[in-house]
Amino acid sequence: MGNKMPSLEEELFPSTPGKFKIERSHHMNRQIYRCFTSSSTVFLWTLFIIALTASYISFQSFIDSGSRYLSASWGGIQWEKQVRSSAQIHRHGGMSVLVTGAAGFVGSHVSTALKRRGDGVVGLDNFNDYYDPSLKKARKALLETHGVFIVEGDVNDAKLLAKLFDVVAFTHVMHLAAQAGVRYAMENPHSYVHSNIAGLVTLMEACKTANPQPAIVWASSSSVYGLNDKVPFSESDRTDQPASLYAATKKAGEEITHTYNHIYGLSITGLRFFTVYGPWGRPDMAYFSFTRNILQGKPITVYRGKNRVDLARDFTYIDDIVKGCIGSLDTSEKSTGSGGKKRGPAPYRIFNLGNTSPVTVPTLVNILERHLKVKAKRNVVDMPGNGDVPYTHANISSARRELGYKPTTDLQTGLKKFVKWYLSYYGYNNGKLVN
Ligand SMILES: O=C(O)[C@H]1O[C@H](OP(=O)(O)OP(=O)(O)OC[C@H]2O[C@@H](n3ccc(=O)[nH]c3=O)[C@H](O)[C@@H]2O)[C@H](O)[C@@H](O)[C@@H]1O
Repeated sequence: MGNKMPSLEEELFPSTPGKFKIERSHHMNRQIYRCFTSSSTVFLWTLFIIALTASYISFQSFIDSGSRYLSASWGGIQWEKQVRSSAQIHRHGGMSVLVTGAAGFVGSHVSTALKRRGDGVVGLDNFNDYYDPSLKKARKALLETHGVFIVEGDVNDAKLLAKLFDVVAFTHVMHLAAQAGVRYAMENPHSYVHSNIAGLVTLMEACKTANPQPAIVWASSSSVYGLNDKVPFSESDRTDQPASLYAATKKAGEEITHTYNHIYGLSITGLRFFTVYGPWGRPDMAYFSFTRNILQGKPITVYRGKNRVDLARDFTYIDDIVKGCIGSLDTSEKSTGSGGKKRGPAPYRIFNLGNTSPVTVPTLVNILERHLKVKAKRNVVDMPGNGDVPYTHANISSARRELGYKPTTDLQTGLKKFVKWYLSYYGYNNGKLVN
């Protein structure tokens, strides 16, 4: 009877203090030991899993960056040095400009002009093969002699854009990278969406996140006027009837940039270029391909509008366009946002950059024949329904007032300069190819 079974409470908390002490500490030690051994196991396992995950992640990023460095042509200390040196400003109050499409026609001319007056310029170009990439490489080589470095990459590459803004605090972005050409949109519609829509959004995202945010000047197009028949075209005219997918993507670009201006305070200037031509031009354009065909004795196709009316364009010389671009950069006020947040209203501007004197396509051919001293073999056909508009004519009073834009080169003079360049670049002499 004397051996009373200890209650659970007694077992855990025996009444004899000494016993309690001994028993308790012994018991507690066992408990703590058990507890320790089990929690240390968990702890060690946790550590082990964390270490395993961390090494997996770092291995993955090593593989990622490794393959990026292997496949892409950007990144690394030397590359960053080239970018920084190209972005260096060499005049008081100068700007540092990221020029997209820098190996393109307008991009190469604008980059050279900016660099010449002491601004910092970094180019970006994907060197796609829409037209002969060797011409783009030649423009790149020329830019290098002026100290402009062109990064080979796409505006759709968000990582590259983030890196560029990380390396340089660009004050301005001159966005000229695009899928150009009106009629090619029927052949390859998705390339227009890729460059002119997706690429534009990727660039806007990078610009709105950049700190400081740059001011943006970008290339829209006279084609946004589409079926508008009120001439000359003014910026306030309707632009909701595009005649080609190209025009539609440029118009979409105007709306997209408006959104970024409204939400994030990005300073935006959109330039509606009117059929730009000149030395180092685009081989897909009529004046260029006509010259090539005329010199090679091949026929040219001259489109004609409804009721046998000649098509006409407000052809604009490259040097005038460059002045308009630089005037836009110089007058663009700062973006107001930072860290992706708008701090106040920022300017949103749109300007026509044309020549204000339309010339018909047959007259363009006459001028080329005179400069080349070769007769063209003309094949006149009715304009196919491929996105062309019959006539363009710019009202440039806004650009004149706000940018000081004043075109000075007529088609005759401008084509003379183009032909001179063409003959020297392609090595023609008296109509014969010499190399
Ligand atoms: O002003 C613009 O915004 C646009 O100007 C040009 O587009 P486009 O005016 O069609 O220039 P070209 O392709 O050089 O054509 C000029 C004229 O020649 C005509 N043409 C073109 C090609 C041809 O083989 N035959 C021909 O008669 C066209 O119908 C057009 O009337 C550019 O190609 C576009 O990228 C630019 O956005």
